Amino acid sequence: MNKVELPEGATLPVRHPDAPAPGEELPVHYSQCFGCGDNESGLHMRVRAGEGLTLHGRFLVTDHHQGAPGLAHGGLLACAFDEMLGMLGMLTHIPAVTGRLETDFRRPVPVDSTLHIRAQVDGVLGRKIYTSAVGRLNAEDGPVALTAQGLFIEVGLEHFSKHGRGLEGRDFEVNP
Ligand SMILES: CCCCC/C=C\C/C=C\C/C=C\C/C=C\CCCC(=O)SCCNC(=O)CCNC(=O)[C@H](O)C(C)(C)COP(=O)(O)OP(=O)(O)OC[C@H]1O[C@@H](n2cnc3c(N)ncnc32)[C@H](O)[C@@H]1OP(=O)(O)O
Repeated sequence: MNKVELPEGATLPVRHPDAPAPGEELPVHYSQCFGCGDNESGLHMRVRAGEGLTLHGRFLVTDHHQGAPGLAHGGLLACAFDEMLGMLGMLTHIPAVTGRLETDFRRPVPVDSTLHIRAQVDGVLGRKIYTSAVGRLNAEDGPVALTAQGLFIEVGLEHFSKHGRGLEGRDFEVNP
């Protein structure tokens, strides 16, 4: 369903010893994050660590998330995948940003459904981190609604201070 093509030489990164244990809920990496933070208009995603280099997340699709009447907006669903794939950095402790995100929409996602997303790191080659995810409707083993692949590029922490508002005064020790 979500066959990942990896370049020759890619290897699996190590799970960081301080990564959240399997089953543990991940902290909000930034309180204003649109994906996981308290941001009023955000997705309020809840994410827990899985085995190895996997994460399990979910969010409730509400009236605020519509594109067509009664259906989730595709770009918003892609955002949820970006969030999940980005949060994989909490397992590896490699600071990285999205370089490329490819999303396949396989089923409509109605308002009031809960989207369950399983994300994983597939491999690393140099600064490139290959990731993928699958989103299912209303249960962890529900029908597949979306699949995605993301290429994340490792950056130094100065990326965030140079281009953003820096990391000062932030609830980020594990989170850039
Ligand atoms: C105390 C310890 C703390 C450790 C913490 C660790 C981890 C943190 C954990 C958790 C994080 C938590 C949450 C994050 C969650 C969600 C947020 C969602 C993620 C985002 O929302 S994030 C925002 C959107 N994102 C951007 O805002 C990026 C804008 N962009 C750039 O900032 C530059 O574009 C950059 C930096 C990407 C690259 O720039 P650059 O100059 O550094 O490097 P360069 O261009 O040379 O690329 C190097 C190699 O990547 C290849 N490459 C690059 N881009 C590619 C593409 N699109 N397709 C195919 N290949 C690509 C090149 O081809 C080359 O490959 P090669 O080496 O083989 O030539």
